[in-house]
Formats: sequence, structure tokens, C-alpha cells
Amino acid sequence: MLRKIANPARLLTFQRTMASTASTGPLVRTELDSQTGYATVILNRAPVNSLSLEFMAEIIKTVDELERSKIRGMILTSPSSKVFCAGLDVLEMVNPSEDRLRSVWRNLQDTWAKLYGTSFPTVALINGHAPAGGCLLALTCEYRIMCSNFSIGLNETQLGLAVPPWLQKTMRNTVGSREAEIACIKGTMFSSEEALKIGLVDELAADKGEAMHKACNYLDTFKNMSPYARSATKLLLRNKKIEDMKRAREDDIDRVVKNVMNSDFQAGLAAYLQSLKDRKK
Ligand SMILES: CCCCC/C=C\C/C=C\C/C=C/C(=O)SCCNC(=O)CCNC(=O)[C@H](O)C(C)(C)COP(=O)(O)OP(=O)(O)OC[C@H]1O[C@@H](n2cnc3c(N)ncnc32)[C@H](O)[C@@H]1OP(=O)(O)O
Repeated sequence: MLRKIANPARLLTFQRTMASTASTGPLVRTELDSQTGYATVILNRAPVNSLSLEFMAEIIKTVDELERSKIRGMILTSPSSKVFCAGLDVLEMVNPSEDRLRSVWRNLQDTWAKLYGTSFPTVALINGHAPAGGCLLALTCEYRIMCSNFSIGLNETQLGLAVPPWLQKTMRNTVGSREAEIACIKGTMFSSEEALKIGLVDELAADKGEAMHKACNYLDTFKNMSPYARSATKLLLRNKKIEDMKRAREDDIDRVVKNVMNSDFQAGLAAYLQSLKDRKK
């Protein structure tokens, strides 16, 4: 459940209607508490918040809007009781047109860059599983609070995908070189408790209410600090990585096209999709 806001009149909800979504309502919902200036961004692409081209475009637009609104902090979460974000929409990888594949990858790069380089403080409230692109979203935030009994990690190699350099660097920056190297190569999925142990998340919470409380506590630490000094320091720390990604982005896209258009990869993906279905039987 989302944190109750004392005065509902203070709650501004930005809503956008998106085409081609199976979710109820907008793909991304933003609730702004005008008392604190904190925005809760709720990823809302049922059933598992998988990242399609349009969904990522919506996340990017939302962050742009929040930058313009001069918010004091953002909490990124999901309305699901089981999944924070299931990563890239695997259907985007099934025999895609090259043009769409390039656009999907470009949007993933931009989603990462936008969230990684926000001027305001960000917390991922990971209230469910966060494989691959779900872990990526969490890693872009400054602080991660994870509910117990879920899993998180960069499991791309398990699917036959290479982890792009900019994502490897983000992981390395968070958990250190050795842990990142082993985790990326093996495609390890960590339990919430293991993730805390290696520093992939910063705190655990018993449930979403507790996680929300902890998220607000993190954002409150900046209450009396100059937003300029805070964000300038963050961007000095992070901008080079964003610029590096942008410089190499066309090579990155070419590599992904080669990876995904490969017939061995497509055969492996078909088997993977079948295994997702079989798990339910
Ligand atoms: C397009 C360009 C690609 C280029 C790639 C190159 C390099 C990539 C490097 C890094 C970037 C990131 C990559 C990725 O993110 S790849 C995606 C990785 N994600 C996964 O492997 C997650 C798979 N899903 C699960 O493990 C589980 O679904 C879950 C998230 C743990 C949730 O389990 P739960 O039991 O709650 O739900 P279901 O399994 O029943 O799922 C419900 C429903 O959703 C479908 N689904 C699940 N995950 C995805 C997904 N990622 N994309 C699309 N659809 C997904 C699932 O099949 C079910 O559908 P159904 O119709 O059967 O109800």
C-alpha cells in the first residue's frame, strides 16, 4: 500500500493515457506529496512491468516532467505484490524488426541515463522480483530498499544476452568489482537477504509500508541541504558514466542487434519462453 497522505487535496496525480497497453490506467502514475515535495512513481504495466518501447518512453517522459516540477525526491515502485519489474519485455526480442529493436535499445539506454542522472534524490522501493532490467531500474536509484522474500540480479547471461558495459559499470559501482564480475558473468539472482549482504540493496523491509517509511527517511536526510550542492555532487559523480554510454551508444546498439538477430539466440529465447510457461504447470 502506498503511504497515506495527510491531506488528500495535496495529492496531485499526473495521468497520461497510453496507447497499446494491457494495464488498467496509465503506464506510469505519479503521486506528488506537495508537503514534502516527494513524488512516488508507480510503474503500472501489468502483469509484471516488463519494459516495452512505449513503457520506457513513458518513464523517460515522467522523469522529464518531475525535473521540471522541481520535486525534492522520487520513490520508484510497483503496485504489484510480487514483481517490481520483470526486465525488458521478452516479446520485444522475438524476431523483432531491426528498426524497432534499435528503438527499444535506445530507449533502454535513455531510461537508464535519465534515471541515473536525476538532479533529485531517488529511492527504489523494490517490493517484488527485479530480474535484469528490473535490477537495472533499481541500480539507477541512489538508494535501494527491498522487501523480503524476493529476488534481484542481472540474469541476462542466463538468457543468452550480454550485459552492456554501462550496466556492468553501474553494478560495479554498487557492489564492487569482484562481486559485480562474478554476478554479471554467472547471471546470479540474489535473494533479498543476499542482496543486502553484498550491498546490492541498502536496507530490507518487512513490507511495503515499512519500505515507504524507510524511503522517506532517506529522502528526509536531504531536507535541510542545499539542493544545488547535492545535485551538483551527484552529477559530478555520475555524469562521466552517462557521457561514456552516449559516446558508445551506436556500437552498443549494433552489438545488441547482432546478439538478438542471431538464430541461436532466437532458438534459446523460444526455449526460455516455453520454460516460463512450463513453470506455471
Ligand atoms: C529488445 C532488445 C533486447 C536486447 C537485449 C540485449 C542485452 C540485454 C542486457 C540487459 C538489459 C536487460 C535485459 C532484460 O531485462 S531481459 C528480461 C529478463 N527478465 C526475465 O527473465 C524475467 C522472466 N520472468 C520471471 O522470472 C517471472 O515472470 C517473474 C518476474 C519472477 C514473476 O513471476 P510470477 O510467477 O509472478 O509471474 P509469471 O511468471 O506467471 O508471469 C506473468 C506473465 O508475465 C509474463 N512475463 C514475465 N516476465 C516477462 C518479461 N520479462 N517480458 C514479457 N512477459 C513477461 C509471463 O510470461 C506471464 O505471461 P502469461 O501470458 O503466461 O500469463
